[in-house]
Amino acid sequence: MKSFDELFAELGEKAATRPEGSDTVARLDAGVHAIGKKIVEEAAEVWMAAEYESDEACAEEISQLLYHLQVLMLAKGLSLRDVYAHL
Ligand SMILES: N=c1c2ncn([C@@H]3O[C@H](COP(=O)(O)OP(=O)(O)OP(=O)(O)O)[C@@H](O)[C@H]3O)c2ncn1[C@@H]1O[C@H](COP(=O)(O)O)[C@@H](O)[C@H]1O
Repeated sequence: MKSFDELFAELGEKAATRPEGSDTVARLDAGVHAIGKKIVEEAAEVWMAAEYESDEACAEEISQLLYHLQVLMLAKGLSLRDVYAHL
């Protein structure tokens, strides 16, 4: 298990070191447009899971949405601080 901040640190490291086989690197290379589409897709999956699936399935979809949001943050050069400033 990892926290939101720990995942963001891990993804930042992947973006910097670009290890082979990293899904994150491939998504970053695909660009903001592709990442944005994935976020919309994952958001819809969260919604559907919340209405029609188990709490566990919903939690998993939420985790995937958070992951893709973090990928977008990295693609845009946004830090956790940039986002937390608005919470
Ligand atoms: N937490 C995640 C994570 N959540 C979601 N995803 C990606 O999002 C996908 C989920 O979307 P879908 O359910 O739509 O699956 P899909 O249809 O196969 O998605 P596509 O590949 O077609 O876009 C997963 O298959 C992963 O590709 C994640 N990919 C990676 N991580 C974590 O990120 C870290 C770095 O991963 P790598 O960059 O792959 O090393 C590791 O700790 C991973 O556990």
